[in-house]
Amino acid sequence: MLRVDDLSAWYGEAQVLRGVSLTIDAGEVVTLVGRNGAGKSTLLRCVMGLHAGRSGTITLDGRDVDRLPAHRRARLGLGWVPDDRGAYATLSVTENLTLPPKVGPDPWPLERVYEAFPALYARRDSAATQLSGGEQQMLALARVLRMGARLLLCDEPTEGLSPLLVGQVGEILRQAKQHGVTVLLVEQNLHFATGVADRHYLLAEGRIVEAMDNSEVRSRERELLSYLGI
Ligand SMILES: Nc1ncnc2c1ncn2[C@@H]1O[C@H](COP(=O)(O)OP(=O)(O)OP(=O)(O)O)[C@@H](O)[C@H]1O
Repeated sequence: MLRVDDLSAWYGEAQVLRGVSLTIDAGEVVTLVGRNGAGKSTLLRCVMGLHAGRSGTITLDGRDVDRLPAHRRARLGLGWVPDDRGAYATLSVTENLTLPPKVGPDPWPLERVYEAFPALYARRDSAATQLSGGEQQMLALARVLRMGARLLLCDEPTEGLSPLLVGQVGEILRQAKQHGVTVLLVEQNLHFATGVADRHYLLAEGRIVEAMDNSEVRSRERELLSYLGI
């Protein structure tokens, strides 16, 4: 579904990605792990079309999307889940879900969103500001699905959340996967990552240094945690 070939990226003179190549099949959940500054967020931004200084190719379902701006990539099914959660603060949950335009190829009906996220249904008339951190994260994901994304790009969706809420975000991602949604997420929490994802890429200094499955991450958890400085 998504293919990244020989991707390099720069901030001014500083090169932050160095020839990254990876593929993700439809319906897979894949994480990017790596130390701070390894280039994970930059990689995600390049895929969405939010980073200008780069070279290499990015294809979605065989179509070269390199030259397309982010809003055109959204039409093809890429969905950016903002890490600031990005909700309209004064609007209700239902308004936050129904106001954004349906741009992607597979917009979820409101009923399916509420079926998948009963916690949001329970808070449907509350203003977004009244939601807990976990509920806001849920709303951010639900909005992108409602807008029609088929491939979610999530930058540390569990950052700053309590263990209980981390569990809820995991449940959401599993729900999304069950509905055939593909996910690429940046994640430092290895325990969480192995609970939701199929595979993992380890990034170091702008390069993919390892591709691992869940059993490998689990068996090397100590080593990886110490490498990540966690
Ligand atoms: N707007 C920017 N301008 C200049 N340099 C940047 C900018 N954003 C990131 N960088 C640098 O690019 C490198 C990669 O950053 P990136 O955010 O992609 O890493 P990361 O792996 O996602 O780490 P983190 O978890 O800290 O966000 C880092 O050295 C960072 O300091």
